[in-house]
Amino acid sequence: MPQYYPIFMDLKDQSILVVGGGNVALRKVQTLLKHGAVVRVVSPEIVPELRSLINDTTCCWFEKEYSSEDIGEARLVFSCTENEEVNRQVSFDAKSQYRPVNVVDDPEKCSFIVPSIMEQGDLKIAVSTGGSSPIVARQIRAELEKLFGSEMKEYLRLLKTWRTIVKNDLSPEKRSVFWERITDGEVRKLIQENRLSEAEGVVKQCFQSLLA
Ligand SMILES: C[C@@]1(CC(=O)O)c2cc3[nH]c(cc4nc(cc5[nH]c(cc(n2)[C@H]1CCC(=O)O)[C@@](C)(CC(=O)O)[C@@H]5CCC(=O)O)C(CC(=O)O)=C4CCC(=O)O)c(CCC(=O)O)c3CC(=O)O
Ligand SMILES: NC(=O)C1=CN([C@@H]2O[C@H](COP(=O)(O)OP(=O)(O)OC[C@H]3O[C@@H](n4cnc5c(N)ncnc54)[C@H](O)[C@@H]3O)[C@@H](O)[C@H]2O)C=CC1
Repeated sequence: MPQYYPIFMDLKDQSILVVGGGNVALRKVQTLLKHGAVVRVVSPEIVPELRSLINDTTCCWFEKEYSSEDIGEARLVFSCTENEEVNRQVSFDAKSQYRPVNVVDDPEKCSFIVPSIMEQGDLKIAVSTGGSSPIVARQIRAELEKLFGSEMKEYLRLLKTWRTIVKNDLSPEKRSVFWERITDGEVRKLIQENRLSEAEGVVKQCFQSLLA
């Protein structure tokens, strides 16, 4: 089995091809649109929920069977049909043009696989079982959702606002003392309890004590 290398990729305005229009294609398209991609769906038929995502700018539908020219400019290719022959052809065409390809019926035909994703503000956790059990990937995602709640959004927002200040005003040694202190649990817990100004106070006080 391949040792898949995980990366977080910027898909904003990138052209992506999705072949097939069933529920699996729908799931892939939903995630792609959420990440700013421009999606072309090629399929003779599509399910109603996918049809409702079709528009003139970010998601268009070509009502036809797949042919090799459909690869076009696509940066990533997804083959989501139930037809093994078609999936094999899409995989072959994409790989011959050095485009990363995901094929839903068989990890062997993939150059990448899609993880289960949880997010909370800037926190994004992608879970993979390397294709061994997608359902376990989904279950682990659900466990992570319990572990990291909505406080993470505010917590990371607060830490982000301090990054430039700390980089400019504290020496590298003091910086690491600062980050260790404000990520030791207290600030996150205060935010969890909706005590945001107290959380900000702890950060400010820690910063000022290190300035001296
Ligand atoms: C290899 C991979 C390729 C890829 O799609 O990238 C792949 C392949 C296959 N999935 C199959 C089945 C199911 N897939 C899901 C769900 C998800 N599958 C996803 C990813 C992946 N699925 C990649 C590996 C991920 C990894 O494990 O690292 C998720 C994470 C992401 C997403 O798709 O968006 C998403 C969960 C999202 C979430 O909820 O968080 C469910 C459960 C459900 O629907 O609830 C079932 C039914 C139960 C079951 O069979 O386990 C089958 C058998 C088909 C058959 O038997 O006919 C194959 C083909 C095969 O394994 O040969
Ligand atoms: N990777 C994953 O997460 C999962 C993968 N699967 C696999 O994915 C396959 C697809 O699942 P569903 O979406 O539920 O199937 P589905 O049968 O609902 O959809 C298949 C789609 O492919 C289209 N299609 C068929 N021939 C085509 C062609 N020549 N060119 C373009 N489009 C074509 C059909 O019009 C249809 O829209 C299943 O056969 C199964 O093996 C199933 C569950 C999860």
